[in-house]
Amino acid sequence: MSLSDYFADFIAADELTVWSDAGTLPGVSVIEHAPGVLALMPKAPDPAAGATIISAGIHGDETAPIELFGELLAALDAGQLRVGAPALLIMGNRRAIAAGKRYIDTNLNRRFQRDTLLRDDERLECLRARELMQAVDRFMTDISGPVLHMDMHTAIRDSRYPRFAVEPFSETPTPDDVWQLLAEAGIQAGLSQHQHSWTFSHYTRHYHGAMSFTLELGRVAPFGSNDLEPLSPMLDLLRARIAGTSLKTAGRASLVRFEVVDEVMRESDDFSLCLADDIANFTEFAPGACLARDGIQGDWIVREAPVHVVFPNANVERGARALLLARPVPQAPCDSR
Ligand SMILES: O=C(O)CCC(=O)N[C@@H](CCC(=O)O)C(=O)O
Ligand SMILES: [Zn+2]
Repeated sequence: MSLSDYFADFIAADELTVWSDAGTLPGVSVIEHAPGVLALMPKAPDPAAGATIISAGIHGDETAPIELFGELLAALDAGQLRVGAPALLIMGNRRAIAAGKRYIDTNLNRRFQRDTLLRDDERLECLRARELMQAVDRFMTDISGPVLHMDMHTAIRDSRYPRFAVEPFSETPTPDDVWQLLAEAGIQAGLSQHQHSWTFSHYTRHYHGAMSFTLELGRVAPFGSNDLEPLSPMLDLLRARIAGTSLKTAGRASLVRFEVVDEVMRESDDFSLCLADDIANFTEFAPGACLARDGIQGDWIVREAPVHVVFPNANVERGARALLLARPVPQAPCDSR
């Protein structure tokens, strides 16, 4: 079975009982760590090449990353891409992908907390998060050296920076050369989280010390409507990581750095944003501007200094994040043109 067929069947199947064959590649051990999670372990890896975790479809309606993932599978199947370093390929939420929805029961990208492995929440995304955490844990026991995790998403709204990376909260900052690598892959901004957030990228960073990012690669669109051209440098990076080679670029790209300074949670059913529906991510708001109204917390007003809003979304579950507030990082290392 080809890798492309394996993942296509994984998304489309009614029941997940049919796989004994997780695909084959010459010179590579293909290990199924969970349904829809394949480790590609080269039999003769380049010792200098780092391992990579590539995930897509954590949100089912974010299709451009799933199409990029498909490009990788097609290149691997056709023998156009050689596996030179360990790679873990993860297709996130198959039920949500098949339904064309962000999630079915609850937001999968808020469920990556190791404590929940011990709980018996049977909601579909809770089960899947447990499966994915255990699959990652198994992959990490087989490898050594630094790991890069790219969890690929697309944003609900337009963005002043259409392609940006969210850096999960960590005591250990991302090295400059990793930001530079992302910039070379077409990422235009980096947004550093200010606290733990239980996303997938946070899981691999927090528990495994990986260099992990949620990558926002444009805007949500149906399958077939994505313009993959601006993502071609990102595809080059994904291919280079799997091949265990360096990304060939001019080395002159840069990105703008922001840090999260606060977040607005939706605490009540009586919650609304004061922002227009077409406000783009990273739009700046001056002191005095109203950002949100919540029946329990009251009005959210910008205080002393302007803030940039990211991921505004009033339609989140109660107790979930509805908006991030960010400010530019002064003298960002990758912004030294
Ligand atoms: O556009 C939006 O409002 C959401 C897009 C998205 O799914 N973003 C991720 C970011 C995760 C992170 O903070 O690292 C999410 O909300 O899960
Ligand atoms: Zn997403």
